[in-house]
Amino acid sequence: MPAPNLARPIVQLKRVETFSAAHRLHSTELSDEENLQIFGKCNNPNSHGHNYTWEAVLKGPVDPRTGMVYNLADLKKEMAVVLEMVDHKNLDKDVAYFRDNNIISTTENLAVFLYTELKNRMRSPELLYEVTVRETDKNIFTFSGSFS
Ligand SMILES: Nc1nc2c(c(=O)[nH]1)N=C([C@H](O)[C@H](O)COP(=O)(O)OP(=O)(O)OP(=O)(O)O)CN2
Ligand SMILES: [Zn+2]
Repeated sequence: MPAPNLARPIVQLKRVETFSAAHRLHSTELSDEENLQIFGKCNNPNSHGHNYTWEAVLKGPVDPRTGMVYNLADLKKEMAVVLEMVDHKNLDKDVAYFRDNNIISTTENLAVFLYTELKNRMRSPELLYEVTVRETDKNIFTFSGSFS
């Protein structure tokens, strides 16, 4: 017998991963003095590291056939591919997105990178709602796919 045609509840789900990476905040468009003035200790030429937390939030209707918005087993595999790109890496030297495009490895830009790379790998990319990256317990950044 077919399922009754009920309205589908919209639910958010979140998966949390952690990774470690090194980086240096430095702009090739600024002088050494300007870099030091803007980025301070984070401009240390020998880099520094963080234990990052990465949260991916999906939002969508619960599929009555599966009872799920999105299968976490799929999300886990998709996030793992992206994690491989950053975990135990130097973001400025090992990650082509930052290295080849001279993108400063702020956590704002890291959140954009993780959002884009995950979305590109998702079975239903339209369900990705937002990505949050915690650089430290106090510094937290969220990207929802908006551009000015
Ligand atoms: N807008 C941004 N500002 C800063 C970023 C960033 O990504 N976006 N990043 C940094 C540095 O990476 C730095 O490592 C931050 O670490 P730290 O100052 O140690 O972190 P806390 O604020 O948590 O440290 P406390 O001194 O304990 O408050 C800087 N700015
Ligand atoms: Zn840092």
